[in-house]
Amino acid sequence: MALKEESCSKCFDGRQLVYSHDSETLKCNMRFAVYLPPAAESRKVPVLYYLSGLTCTEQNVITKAGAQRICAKHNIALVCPDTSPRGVNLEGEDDTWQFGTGAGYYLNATQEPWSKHYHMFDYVTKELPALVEKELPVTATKSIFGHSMGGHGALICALKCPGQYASVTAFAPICNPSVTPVASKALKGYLGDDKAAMEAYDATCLVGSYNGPMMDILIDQGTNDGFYKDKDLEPEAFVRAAAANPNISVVLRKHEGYDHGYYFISSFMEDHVDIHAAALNEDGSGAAN
Ligand SMILES: N[C@@H](CCC(=O)N[C@@H](CSC=O)C(=O)NCC(=O)O)C(=O)O
Repeated sequence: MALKEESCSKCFDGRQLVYSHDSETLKCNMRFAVYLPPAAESRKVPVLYYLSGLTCTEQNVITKAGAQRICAKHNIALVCPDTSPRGVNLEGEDDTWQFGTGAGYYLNATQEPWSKHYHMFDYVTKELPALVEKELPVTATKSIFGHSMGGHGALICALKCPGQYASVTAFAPICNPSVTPVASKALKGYLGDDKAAMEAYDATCLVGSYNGPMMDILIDQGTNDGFYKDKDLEPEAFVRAAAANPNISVVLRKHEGYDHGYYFISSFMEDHVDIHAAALNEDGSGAAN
């Protein structure tokens, strides 16, 4: 087996696992978490991918978000990758939490030295799903969501891979990273000072020209979120850009008083997983109840 089991804990009659593996795409050893619901003991179930935000590992969401109970209820698996290559020892990689380690932005870097390892887009859309589908009791039916940098990662994965995901939602996503303050610095570092290259990984720039299957996107945003107040997220820009595309519908919910953290995410996790379960179970392959 290409996967090494790092931990396994019984959880809501299913199993919360962490695996490590050698990634060909990233050229390093990576960890990811997977929650396997009770039904996965006897049949294949569909998969929901969760992409985390800046500074996270695979641990943040599995310990703080309360998603396992809801995935068990619907009998869907939850796969949670890490947020950047690990242990590759590039110069400057750990200088700031906004770039490098823990800040891979789910893109394929073109600039040296990042281009050798920082190919998180290919990792989360190709290598990891292929591995998970080969080694674990899951079907090829998948959906995706995430938070902040990872909420944006989910949006670009769905927009750039039409038809690959049954549904996409996001918590407080960084929506317009080619122009917003924190993210644009990172995108420049990975992609060079090249507007077109940055826009190719910017959900607000991509959403107008998406021409895949109809996508209904839920975005939840707290009004007391420091990143939102600092204009690092700009969900309204995404909503405006999406309005021109008949294949996209966006619901942006603003929640009074919620901040950017996992208390916010856990408060609305059930709404997101319910949406994904409905989309994933449409073909009956994961139907639990
Ligand atoms: N100032 C913090 C910033 C890190 C942070 O807030 N990270 C968020 C995601 S932000 C956008 O991608 C997060 O999810 N943190 C992990 C958590 O468990 O809350 C710092 O210096 O660390």
